[in-house]
Amino acid sequence: MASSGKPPLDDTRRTTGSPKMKTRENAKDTLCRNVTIYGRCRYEDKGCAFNHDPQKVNAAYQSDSYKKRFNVDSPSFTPSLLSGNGTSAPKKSTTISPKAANAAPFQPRTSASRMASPVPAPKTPLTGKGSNTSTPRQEVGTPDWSMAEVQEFIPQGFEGAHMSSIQGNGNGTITPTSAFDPFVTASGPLSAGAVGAVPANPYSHDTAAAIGGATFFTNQTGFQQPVQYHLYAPIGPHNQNTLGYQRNVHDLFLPNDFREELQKKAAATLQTLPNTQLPAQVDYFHSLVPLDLSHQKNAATFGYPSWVYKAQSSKDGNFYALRRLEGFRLTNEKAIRSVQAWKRVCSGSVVTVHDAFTSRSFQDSSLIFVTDYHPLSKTLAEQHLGAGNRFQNRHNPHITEQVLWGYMTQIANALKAIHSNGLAARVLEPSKVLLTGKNRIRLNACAILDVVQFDTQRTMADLQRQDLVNFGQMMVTLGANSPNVMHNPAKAMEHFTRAYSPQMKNSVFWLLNSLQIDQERSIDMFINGISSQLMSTFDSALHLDDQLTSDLGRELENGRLVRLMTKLNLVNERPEYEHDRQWSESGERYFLKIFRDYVFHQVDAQGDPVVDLGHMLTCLNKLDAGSDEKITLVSRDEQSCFIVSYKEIKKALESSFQALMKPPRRMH
Ligand SMILES: Nc1ncnc2c1ncn2[C@@H]1O[C@H](COP(=O)(O)OP(=O)(O)OP(=O)(O)O)[C@@H](O)[C@H]1O
Repeated sequence: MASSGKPPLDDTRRTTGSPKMKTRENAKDTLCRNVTIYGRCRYEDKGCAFNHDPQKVNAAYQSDSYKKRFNVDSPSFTPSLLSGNGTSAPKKSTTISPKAANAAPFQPRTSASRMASPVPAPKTPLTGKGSNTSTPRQEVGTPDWSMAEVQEFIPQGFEGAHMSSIQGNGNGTITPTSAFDPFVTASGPLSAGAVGAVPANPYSHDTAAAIGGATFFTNQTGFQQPVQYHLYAPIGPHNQNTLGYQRNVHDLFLPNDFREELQKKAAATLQTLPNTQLPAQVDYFHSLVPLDLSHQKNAATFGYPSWVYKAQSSKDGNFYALRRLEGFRLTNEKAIRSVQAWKRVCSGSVVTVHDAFTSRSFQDSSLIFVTDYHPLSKTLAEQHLGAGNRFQNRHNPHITEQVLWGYMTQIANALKAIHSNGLAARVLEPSKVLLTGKNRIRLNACAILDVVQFDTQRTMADLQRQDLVNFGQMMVTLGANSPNVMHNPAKAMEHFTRAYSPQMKNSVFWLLNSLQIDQERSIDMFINGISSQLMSTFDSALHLDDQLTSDLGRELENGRLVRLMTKLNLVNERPEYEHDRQWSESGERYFLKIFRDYVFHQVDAQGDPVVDLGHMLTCLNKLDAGSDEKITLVSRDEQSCFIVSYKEIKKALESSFQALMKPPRRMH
């Protein structure tokens, strides 16, 4: 009962002691404490001995001491709708507006500056009713309680020039009122549309545009979160067979077949041939390696036997392909100058020509053409017609329509580049088209006939039309899988018509008829005619581009991990410092050493090595990021145990590396 918190109805109990101690007769003199304002006691029926006289109780409730108090039974307070003078008072909002709930935390202005402000207080309360403002009510005038909604709160310091002006400190200067926040740049005027110092998104491709150019450039000194270089985000195309959280090692490295291809190409590029009969030097080239697969002299294409070598330039150290035309004698200097025009041809479908010169290095008079070297490339004749193969008569696999369209569009691309440079390919045959990647071809041996048959009487327009015919014949040859098919054109076309779609057949027919005098034909017209196929080739190229970008993304951060591992290995175990005792038997370098074991020398319960690339990569990435995660490091003798964060290990690694960079005398 004592804890009921009800007011004593009779002060006499203080002098008479606890009501429980009273006799029943005495109790009658004391008003019951359980009597509520309604004059009822809960215990009256159960024999409560105290006085329940309604009149006395009522009188007690009317007393001043009671009026000042409330108890739990007091009816809830309902403000009167009538003001003291009997007029209707504006209704107060008892709930918080959602706008107010979302408002930024309010920072009160110093009352001093408010007091000193010569500017009259704004009519509208800045913080809305009910807000926790330090401004005395009287100062801002009578609040306009009739406002239905709370005014949207505008954080100080972001209100623009008008708001700044009302915060004069009395001596004419404007004082910043908001607390300093290192993440918010305060200097410089905000641009007109700025709603506040929105932190720049470091990942945005156009940070200036993201937050308003002027704002960004005036805030150059502001703090920006560094880009998290240690994070791997998978870039599509994605593996469909894994769930979102699943990763495998292949996600972090190049696909094996692609890696192998690149490595083989690198090895082929670096290949040398010791004890060769070839000249050690051909002009500014050395380290010649023959690329021909057969030793048979073949003068069919150029009128001279030709040989191809890989060689390294002593001018720039790069590798090139040298094509030698054996026994060629240059009679007209202008002929070799025609190669200059070929240097301007820049196309992904043409093997770039760099130079041409005559040479006597092979103990004869040779003409040498210098072109790009494409390691491990094959000619289309080798790939599809069995050229250079001991079993030339084996059955060559049929070239699918899709692949043939791919070849066609690439050669059209090459001819477009060549013809628009005022040149003609002149050599268009499967043995002079290089396959440098999967379905990726380039026209080879261009420029040669321009030198060798410099005196030709044919016009360039005629030569270009001849290119179209040669192009058509090459397609038929490839489609028939037979090098000599054009010896019987009718049979060849019959086969072609059976094997490929009408659109393909019509395109090839169109090319083959390019020399008809009554019809004007050009490579541009041909390209218009096959535009739908160009689109599908273009789309394939875009897909490949996406794939390569994705592959590149996987390799992107590997270099960073190599640098980190290099540092770790540089720091760990330096025998020159008293067999490492002076270097890392104590201090932070000691736990670096144990960390090395933690990452690379884990053993399982049986004491067998744990070879878990995922664990190693995770540890190294966390180390590089300086994560706050803690790990337990136990020394090999199990006598020492450290609980350290990656952050601390990173710091130790950095300072140890710096120590190593110092001259040993200054080492401690
Ligand atoms: N620029 C080059 N880069 C890399 N390899 C090349 C290059 N040019 C040619 N080759 C390779 O050299 C070899 C010989 O090429 P070539 O053009 O002489 O073909 P071929 O089949 O020997 O024709 P031909 O019988 O007319 O000599 C081919 O295997 C070809 O892949």
